[in-house]
Amino acid sequence: MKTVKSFAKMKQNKEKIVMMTAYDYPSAVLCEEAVIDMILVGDSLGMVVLGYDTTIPVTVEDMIHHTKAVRRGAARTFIVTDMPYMSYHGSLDRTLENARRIMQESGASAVKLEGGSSVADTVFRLTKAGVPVCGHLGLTPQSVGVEGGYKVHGKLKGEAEELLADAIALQEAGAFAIVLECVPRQLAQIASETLSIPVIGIGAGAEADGQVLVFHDTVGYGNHHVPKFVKTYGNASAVISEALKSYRDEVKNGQFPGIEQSFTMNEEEIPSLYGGKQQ
Ligand SMILES: Nc1nc(=O)c2c([nH]1)NC[C@@H]1CN(c3ccc(C(=O)N[C@@H](CCC(=O)O)C(=O)O)cc3)CN21
Ligand SMILES: CC(C)C(=O)C(=O)O
Ligand SMILES: [Mg+2]
Repeated sequence: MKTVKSFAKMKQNKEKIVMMTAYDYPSAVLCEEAVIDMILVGDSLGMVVLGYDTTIPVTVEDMIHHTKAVRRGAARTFIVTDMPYMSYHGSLDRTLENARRIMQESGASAVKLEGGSSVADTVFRLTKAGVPVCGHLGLTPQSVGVEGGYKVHGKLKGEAEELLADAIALQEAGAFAIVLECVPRQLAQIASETLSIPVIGIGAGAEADGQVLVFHDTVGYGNHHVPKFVKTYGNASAVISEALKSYRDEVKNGQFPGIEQSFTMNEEEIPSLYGGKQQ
């Protein structure tokens, strides 16, 4: 199993880190088979699996439920689980308890939380308690209500400098990696060169130390809006849709089930037709 040390070494050796989200048993099995370096059980599951408009409604319970399934499917892969909306902003006790549950009950290897300097102290306390923490800067979807939408972050010098300061604060607080979402590629390059910990980009260009994408976006599954930074490598929806239509047609026209999908008993065991008294 890879560890936080493996990811630090990969950065040193300039080997790209491949992260992919997964939310259930079969997707986790496929990720492990594909030798994905690190699985993210993202709170994006609220959008792509549960059908919410944002990640705001996702709960700690949801994250644990899905991480358990992912862990069963990927026993040997490093799993990062998102701490959901407001689960790390109350008292330190409550934050630690939520992280404890995610680690102990679901088998996550680490947690991820959104924000910079404002959560640096939280990152420090979690790390000191023995919880590996991944940061998340740039577009932070849990702040969609405050921001008023999803947009590219750090396009102006002031914003870019603030983001770099936040990244350094997270690194100093003990984060083992940082996800950088929806920022200009030049800023991601500077962040990757400045930080000693890996920077994993999503919509952040090719210079980051690694990449992460949402499973459903990557394989083409679902009818949700796909952000501009996504490259879709398959058409899972079309494959599934074809299968469902064929199934429907074959039931309607009697082709399914065939003799191969049926069980047969010996002639002499077949009862005479029901209807009258059978004695
Ligand atoms: N399916 C899915 N993929 C994701 O990458 C993803 C989620 N869901 N949910 C959680 C967050 C939210 N993310 C998002 C959502 C929307 C945009 C978006 O609409 N971006 C605009 C660009 C905006 C601009 O140009 O300023 C786009 O057109 O892609 C970006 C990231 C990324 N994450
Ligand atoms: C988009 C990634 C980085 C994420 O946080 C998620 O999938 O929830
Ligand atoms: Mg997330």
